[in-house]
Amino acid sequence: MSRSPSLPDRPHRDIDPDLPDDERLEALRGHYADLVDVHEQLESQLEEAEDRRQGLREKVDRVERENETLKSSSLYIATVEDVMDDGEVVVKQHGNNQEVLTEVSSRMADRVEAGDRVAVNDSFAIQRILDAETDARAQSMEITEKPAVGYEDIGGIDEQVREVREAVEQPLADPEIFEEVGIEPPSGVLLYGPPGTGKTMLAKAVANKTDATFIKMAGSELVRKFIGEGSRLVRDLFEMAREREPAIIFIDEIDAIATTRTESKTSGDAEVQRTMMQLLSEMDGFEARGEIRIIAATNRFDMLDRAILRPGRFDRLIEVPEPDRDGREQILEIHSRGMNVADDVEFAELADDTEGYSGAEIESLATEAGMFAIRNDREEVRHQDFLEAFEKIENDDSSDVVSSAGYFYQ
Ligand SMILES: Nc1ncnc2c1ncn2[C@@H]1O[C@H](COP(=O)(O)OP(=O)(O)OP(=O)(O)O)[C@@H](O)[C@H]1O
Repeated sequence: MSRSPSLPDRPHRDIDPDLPDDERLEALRGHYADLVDVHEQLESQLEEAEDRRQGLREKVDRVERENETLKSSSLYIATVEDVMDDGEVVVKQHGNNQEVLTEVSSRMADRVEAGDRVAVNDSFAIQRILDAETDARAQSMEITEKPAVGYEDIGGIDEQVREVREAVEQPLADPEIFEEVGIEPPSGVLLYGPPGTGKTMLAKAVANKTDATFIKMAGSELVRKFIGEGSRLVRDLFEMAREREPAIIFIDEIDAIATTRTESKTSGDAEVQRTMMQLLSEMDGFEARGEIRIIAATNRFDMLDRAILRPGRFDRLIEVPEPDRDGREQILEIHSRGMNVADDVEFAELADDTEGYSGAEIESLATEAGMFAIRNDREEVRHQDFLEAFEKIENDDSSDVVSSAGYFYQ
């Protein structure tokens, strides 16, 4: 950094007051000339300082812009395969599996290890080592130690609850019985049916009942959000379950990774295929009597690749249909349990009116009825509020209700 120039000395002259006038005038002129000289020096120093300030400002602006670009430019995800002695590493980019030999900055050199997941820039220089939080693994899974859903919160699908308890809960709670009888419990359970009918709730309720960790992964996210990461994330999913057993793995929208093979050979399809193959191989190498149970859900049963339904894979199929009249009444009661409901509310009548509604839609009906009570300045929810809520839902999105009622899942 350049140092500031030192200031010129302050001009000083002792002028004897007894000097004759002309000599005193001469001396004063000399002093004035010194002052003008110093003034000029100071002025040019000030000018230089201004120039330097301007130069620094421009530099700061440039660094700030570079910083912004660095922050906002996209980075690719790769895995460190090998760390050499000379400070070079081999990284393998996810997605295209391209292997590259790259250098590591001295700042990173002693922190990078083989197996680390890293973010690399366009020229493959390692920018960051990904920790658990930035890791796609953590982002793509929802992990709940004890989901707050019980069987008593699920209405209208008693038979499905019974089947799920038998296929998932019992092998976890009482594995010896399967050993004694000498049979293997079902490997995986597939819940299929229209959206919003309680499939996720069922999986959560089993986890709650068995004190198992609930680990959810959405098939659609695997292939859309974490492109190139699918098969690795599936491996991570099972590893995570093994670390936290007993555990329930819940794969929602499994159709996104297990669709019938198409003829097209785009790279996207190949990626989906790889993800599914990984899932199948994880399931094939799975200890059926272990402490991890797998539940998958889909509302596109028709699209599923039959390979996932083979014995040892998702070999127990449970259809979760839309609730019937009694089911709708039960679900209405469940979702009104915490509400201040007036005596005039006839759940049976509302159940008659809501044919084709899923559990999720019935839940919105109850919430909407509560909103009408609030709008009318009441703390109590009356039958009329439910009717108005019903009308609003029908008018707002009648198309949604119809489409979900007629959803193609068989
Ligand atoms: N049978 C039911 N009993 C009580 N509530 C239900 C039922 N089905 C759905 N609900 C309500 O709807 C919400 C959504 O349900 P859930 O997520 O279990 O549906 P899903 O079948 O998994 O849907 P999707 O296929 O869209 O994932 C639940 O949180 C719950 O409030």
